[in-house]
Amino acid sequence: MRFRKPSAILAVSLPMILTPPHKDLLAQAYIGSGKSTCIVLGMLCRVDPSQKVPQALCVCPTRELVLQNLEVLRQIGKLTGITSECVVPKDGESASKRPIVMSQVVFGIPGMTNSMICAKELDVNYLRIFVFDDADYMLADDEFKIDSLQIMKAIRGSDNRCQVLI
Ligand SMILES: Nc1ncnc2c1ncn2[C@@H]1O[C@H](COP(=O)(O)OP(=O)(O)OP(=O)(O)O)[C@@H](O)[C@H]1O
Repeated sequence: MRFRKPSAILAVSLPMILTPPHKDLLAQAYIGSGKSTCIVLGMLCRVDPSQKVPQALCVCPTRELVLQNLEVLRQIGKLTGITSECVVPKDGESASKRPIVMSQVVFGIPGMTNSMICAKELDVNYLRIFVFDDADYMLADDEFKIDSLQIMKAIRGSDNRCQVLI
């Protein structure tokens, strides 16, 4: 991918994301400044490859952004063996018909992600890192906001400590 040096957002945020005790982080940067790269590297680094359960979840406002982030993760992480998938609605499919998510990194839109958590098809109990991509956009939309807050509640109610990036 010809990355020679980290972008400003990556140089500042990645050490904060990866350094114990893995505090929550709120970061803001311009379009094209390397936010997706930072999110993806943060998630890949926090996953334990030996644990075959969802450990990193990223919620994005649009299907396009979900697919774009998934593609970046697959490019950067292709030699890691870390598994990934997206949860976006497909034609004629309901959340309750989907198989249980087993991938280690998961990307989704708020509605489908929340439905899958409620249907116990996406287990949040082993999540180490949760990312709200474009959170300002999601929290400005009533429907996205309700789903996003329910996802957050489920994660906060789980057994383990999960780092949150906004
Ligand atoms: N350190 C880097 N060196 C070179 N290219 C980089 C670096 N970081 C990111 N890029 C490239 O810059 C482009 C934008 O990066 P990225 O998608 O991570 O930014 P973004 O802030 O998430 O953008 P957007 O807001 O449009 O989603 C991509 O093509 C990416 O491969």
